[in-house]
Amino acid sequence: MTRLIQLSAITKTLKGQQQPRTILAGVDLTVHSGESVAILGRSGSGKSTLLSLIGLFDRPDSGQYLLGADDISRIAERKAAALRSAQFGFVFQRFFLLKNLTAAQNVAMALVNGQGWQPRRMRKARVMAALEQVGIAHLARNKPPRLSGGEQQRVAIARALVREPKILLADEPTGALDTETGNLVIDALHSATQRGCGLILVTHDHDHANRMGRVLRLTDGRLSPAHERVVA
Ligand SMILES: Nc1ncnc2c1ncn2[C@@H]1O[C@H](COP(=O)(O)OP(=O)(O)OP(=O)(O)O)[C@@H](O)[C@H]1O
Repeated sequence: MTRLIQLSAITKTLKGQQQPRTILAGVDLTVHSGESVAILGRSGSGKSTLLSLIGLFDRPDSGQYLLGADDISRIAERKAAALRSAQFGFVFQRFFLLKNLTAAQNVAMALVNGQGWQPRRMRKARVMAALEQVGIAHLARNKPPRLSGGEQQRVAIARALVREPKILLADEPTGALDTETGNLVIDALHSATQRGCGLILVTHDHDHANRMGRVLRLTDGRLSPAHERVVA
């Protein structure tokens, strides 16, 4: 298995309203290709802060972050932006779809920015493959108002997958969905790992967490194996 990322002793302190607050106090995390990891933790424990560091929206105060063999702990924003679009896919609780574009056009938007020129036919094939992968190729021509919440989230996942990222970061992607619909979304995320993508899922849903290969809990700024894992 190829090691995709390795975080060692990562710390982050944020400016609080009254005083600075250490959110991450020595996080260690390694994710390999094809692996799925769930991160649980109470509200405010720092899960989104951790994802934003992994996704290079922010940098740690100390510690080491390796992407493949490269130390990107203190990478400049310009290079970070290039890596973000080339190596990472992002899925959030809100779908952020453009409602006047079809599902296929929404997915194609991810290929317009920063992917270099590609013949239209090739772009279309990639878009359809991504929609197929998440089980909604038949809805390609539908606009978001005609799609259910779960279908819209799967369009958002297809948009994240169409660039073939190495790592998929999902922050509460089922937070706005019922359990059954949420399960379809988790299936769609899982399909990425079968193609070698690493998946990090932040969730409050223990059933969804238990479908990941590993379940970790963020407590007091550190990650440790979650104890509530239900072994089938
Ligand atoms: N930009 C910021 N500046 C200062 N404090 C922040 C900032 N962003 C988040 N925080 C605080 O850092 C703490 C961790 O926030 P974070 O969003 O990472 O938690 P979380 O575990 O993702 O929470 P939730 O499950 O509610 O989404 C919270 O106390 C939050 O209020």
